Amino acid sequence: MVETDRKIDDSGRYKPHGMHAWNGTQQAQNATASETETTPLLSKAAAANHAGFPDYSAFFKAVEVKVKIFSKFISIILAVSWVVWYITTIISMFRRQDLTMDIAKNIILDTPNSFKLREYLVNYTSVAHVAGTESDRLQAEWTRDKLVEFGIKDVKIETYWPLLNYPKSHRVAIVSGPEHLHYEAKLREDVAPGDDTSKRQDDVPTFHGYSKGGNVTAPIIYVNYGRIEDFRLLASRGVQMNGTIALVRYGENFRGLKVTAAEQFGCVGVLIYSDPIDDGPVSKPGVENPAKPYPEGPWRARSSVQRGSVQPFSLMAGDPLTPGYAAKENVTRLAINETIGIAKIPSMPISWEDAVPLFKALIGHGRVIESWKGGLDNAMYFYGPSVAEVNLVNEIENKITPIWNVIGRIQGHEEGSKAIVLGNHRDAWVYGAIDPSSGSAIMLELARTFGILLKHGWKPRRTIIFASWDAEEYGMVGSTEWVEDHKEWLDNGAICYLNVDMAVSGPHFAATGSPSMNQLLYEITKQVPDPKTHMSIYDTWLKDSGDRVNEPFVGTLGSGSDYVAFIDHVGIASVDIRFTGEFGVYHSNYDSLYWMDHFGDPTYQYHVALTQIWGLMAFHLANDRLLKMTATPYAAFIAEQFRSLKSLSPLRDFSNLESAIRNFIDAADILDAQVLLLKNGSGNTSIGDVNSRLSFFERRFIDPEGIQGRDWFKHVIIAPGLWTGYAAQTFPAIVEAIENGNETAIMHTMNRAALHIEKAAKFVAGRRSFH
Ligand SMILES: CC(=O)N[C@@H](CC(=O)O)C(=O)N[C@@H](CCC(=O)O)C(=O)O
Repeated sequence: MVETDRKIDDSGRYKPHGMHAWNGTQQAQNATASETETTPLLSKAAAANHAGFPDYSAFFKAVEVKVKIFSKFISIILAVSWVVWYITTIISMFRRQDLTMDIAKNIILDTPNSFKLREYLVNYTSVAHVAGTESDRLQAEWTRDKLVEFGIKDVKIETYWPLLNYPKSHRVAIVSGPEHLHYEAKLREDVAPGDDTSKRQDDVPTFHGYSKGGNVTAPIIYVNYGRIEDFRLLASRGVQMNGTIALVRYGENFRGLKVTAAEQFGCVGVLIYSDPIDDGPVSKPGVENPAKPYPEGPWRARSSVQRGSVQPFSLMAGDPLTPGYAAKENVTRLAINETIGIAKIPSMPISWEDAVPLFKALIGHGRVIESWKGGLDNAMYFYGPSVAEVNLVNEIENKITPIWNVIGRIQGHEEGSKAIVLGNHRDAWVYGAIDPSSGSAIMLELARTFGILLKHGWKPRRTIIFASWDAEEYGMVGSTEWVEDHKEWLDNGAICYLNVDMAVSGPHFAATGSPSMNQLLYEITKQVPDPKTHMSIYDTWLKDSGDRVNEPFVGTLGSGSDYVAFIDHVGIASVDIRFTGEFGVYHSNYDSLYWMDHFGDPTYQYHVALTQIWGLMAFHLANDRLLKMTATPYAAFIAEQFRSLKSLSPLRDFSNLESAIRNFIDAADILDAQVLLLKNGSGNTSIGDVNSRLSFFERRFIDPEGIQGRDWFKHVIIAPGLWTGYAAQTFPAIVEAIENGNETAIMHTMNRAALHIEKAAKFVAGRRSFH
């Protein structure tokens, strides 16, 4: 709690208000003394009168009164000056005050407030706010105004002009074959009793971001999750896929890659449905509660549809028409038919209710593959092709349109050119209570918390940037354009990027990130209590991570949120944190306040906990003289990933790469030992040098050549998997070269990786090497 009735002295200790009481008494005594000095003068006047001299008593009386008034006036002046001095001293003491760590941490732990967090969420979820729409712009302005209100002085809206698409009309219908199979899909989510916003069913019609517009009629085939291996399996069975519409289910990989795979196998359209076994009410082993569909439970209801982007996001990120540079208003752009950033065949997301008639039309055509069965009637899931034809209409409007990133900045005072960037996107597919407004609410509450620290005189050592990104849902557009725009100073100055997206969908803490941030994550989560278990977040997280680990599990960054440009394009150490849970309303109308109030976080205490964790991380990174980043976990990670790489091609000579990795491991050990010496007050390395080595070594993993065929991705250790998208691929360029069986490319990619790991090793060891 902030103690408002007490003040803090220069040493950081509290002092009661009355500490200057003695000075006040002294002033009062002085004032009384000056009054008594008038008495002898009066006595002289009286004596003169008795001796027959002219009566000067009136004169002396007048003098006496004047002197009294004058002395009163002086006393008042003195008293007022003393009060002014007292107040300004106290204020300047606050200003000069270096908040002690403990006080600052208590403020970060005590300030976040569940009512306020819900209040922000009410505002964000009150209206659909798809990127580039009027409501999105208004929410950008509201976010900016809140940051200013909370005391973040430097806040601006940075506008970019990417291509976005919006739905105009849609249709999915069985239009030929036996009459009884004919069906017109609903493509609309039912009103959920109790959930007010769900009444506005047509706010955002179902569609896919960056989908191809079109009108196609064709037989359908069922291709399981639509992974490349699913299509390959059907091809191996001789199924005719050319000219068909693929019916695939959500899950396992990024939806855009399902469309890319379908297109590669000759399909003319794709329907992606949510199977009830994947995020619907068909219970899976391991879930805590019997699965119930929304609004009785948290899982996907029969008419619920998952919108989302189908940009092939393992090939690029950001605006499809300005790859590699910022989409400013008047820049030169690619033509739509020149970009790899939008889908090449039309697609549409559908509910499982709308998928059932399509499966019925498949019954008896082709076979059923046991592992391809989902949670619908078991007699279904024939792969086809169907005799009946389906008409798929995806009429969209493509337009180059403004989007709005809100950027708030707290200037650092000692290393102001170094920055900690905190980001969360603001745009949502519909109301977006979880995705992303839980994160947006948390960002506001963190800004309020930091505002309070600033009012208490906090002067962070390094600069802190709050970023409310736009158009993440289309393809991390706002963050990518901003990184491309500010690449040079980010490259020189960004210490790290801390991302929050779907911040709260349940009680389980999860983190993905650069291994150099692991220790900080552990240290911080040990200080934050879990609202349910009352253990530390660290302890519950460790428990959730399984029996066979000594430390909680931190995943590897793949793709799907705004860290991508930071880590994959520039090599800025990044982290994504969240609380997850039973969640089946992703990208639907039902990702609403009602869902959050009833299932996600009814007490909003997990929102509080994430604000605390994010806040403490940012505070330490911005404030500590010696950064709490470590190189050895990164070395261990690379060594582990190298072992799996070798197992892909056991007979190959990896010695070049192996030697670079060994050097990196040795250098990391040296650096962490130097850090230890510094902490113990010994050693001859400077803190600045150590900080720079700890926070910038990941830049050395950036290969300007990039990965062949998707050269916007430049990190030699990680990238989004080419065919998974969400999940990371380690040593991506080498693995892809091995998969393609291209010997020259294998040698080349291994040499490039070795070169950059070697550079990183030298840098970590303190022997400078630049790009
Ligand atoms: C994996 C996942 O669910 N990602 C979320 C955001 C998150 O919190 O990670 C998501 O919805 N990401 C978008 C990104 C779209 C894009 O970049 O093209 C998605 O649709 O997956």
